[in-house]
Amino acid sequence: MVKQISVIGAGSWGTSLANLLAKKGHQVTLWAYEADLVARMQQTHINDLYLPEIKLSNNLSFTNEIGLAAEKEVVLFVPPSQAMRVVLSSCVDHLSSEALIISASKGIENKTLCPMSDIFDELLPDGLKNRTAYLSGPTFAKEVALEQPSAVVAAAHDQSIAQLAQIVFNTDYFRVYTNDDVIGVELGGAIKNVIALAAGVCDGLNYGYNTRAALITRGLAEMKRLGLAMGAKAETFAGLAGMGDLVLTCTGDLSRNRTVGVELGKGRKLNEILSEMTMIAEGVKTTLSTFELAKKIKVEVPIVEQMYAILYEEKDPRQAVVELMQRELKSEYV
Ligand SMILES: NC(=O)C1=CN([C@@H]2O[C@H](COP(=O)(O)OP(=O)(O)OC[C@H]3O[C@@H](n4cnc5c(N)ncnc54)[C@H](O)[C@@H]3O)[C@@H](O)[C@H]2O)C=CC1
Ligand SMILES: O=C(CO)COP(=O)(O)O
Repeated sequence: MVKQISVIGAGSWGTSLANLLAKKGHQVTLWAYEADLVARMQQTHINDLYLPEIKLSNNLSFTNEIGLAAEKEVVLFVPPSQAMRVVLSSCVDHLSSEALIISASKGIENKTLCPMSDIFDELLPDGLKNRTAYLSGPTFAKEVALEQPSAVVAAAHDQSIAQLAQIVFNTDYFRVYTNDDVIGVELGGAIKNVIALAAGVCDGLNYGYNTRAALITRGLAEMKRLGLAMGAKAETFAGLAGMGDLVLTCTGDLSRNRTVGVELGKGRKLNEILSEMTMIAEGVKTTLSTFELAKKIKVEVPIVEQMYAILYEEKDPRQAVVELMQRELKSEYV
């Protein structure tokens, strides 16, 4: 089943997924925000900004005309989450009423506290609202591009849509499970980036494996607590988009979020760290959204709160750890 597919967003993940789909035999067009990058990719078949190590499939074409790109059977959106609203808005009038619409971005919008699924619900015409799926899980773009065995979930309210996404993306090295918990999958993918920043902070402070394991486990408890309050299923947080992605991002050296945390833990300033990065660390802005969201719905998220204070109030990371350790004693399950 060959599909005409567009991938909107040529960062490392969009490029890696576009390459996977093209190698699978689909007809794939990759839209990049940067016009000069499109010109270079057309010549070299290398994304020198975001995935430089990988020679891309000859089956892949490139554009920076977003309207044309949106007119395909399958449209996969992978911009940074804070840009999703603008990017999707410029595509809406061009989408086919039969299209399969997928998001692979991980984040919560700052100004509205919306996960990506709420933005899609708000902006898509009625006929397309139920044709959306959300792809998430433990996947570093580079490892997928190198065909290392990986597993993800495709979440949708309508399971026939999740199954369609499963068929479109699944390969012998990229295993796709269906899932019906859209909000759980989205919150897992977004909030694990906040916890990965915190895990990096602990590593930057030279704390060891005990600290990391405690942070991951209590971070998962916060993700689940917030998720349950938002209507997610508990088991999603034990799955690929929950614990799976959390473990990957909190332990993997390829994580941009964890790397930012390490530098903060070493005492460097956020602005200085971000100014040296070409790529995005979604957790920085998702920390702000998660902090506000938790406050709004009155859910306790102590690690997120300390991460917020480190990022936005210049709190000393060592003091943040002290305060987490000295919180009121309680049962593990509360
Ligand atoms: N890189 C990875 O391993 C994975 C990334 N993701 C998610 O995919 C999404 C995209 O991240 P990456 O591909 O890693 O990006 P990246 O960090 O590799 O590249 C940055 C991207 O942002 C785009 N960009 C910058 N300003 C923009 C604007 N104003 N409007 C539209 N696009 C703009 C750039 O063109 C580029 O595509 C994020 O939500 C990320 O969390 C999810 C799974 C894996
Ligand atoms: O989402 C990811 C892996 O699943 C990528 O993590 P980073 O954005 O921290 O690199």
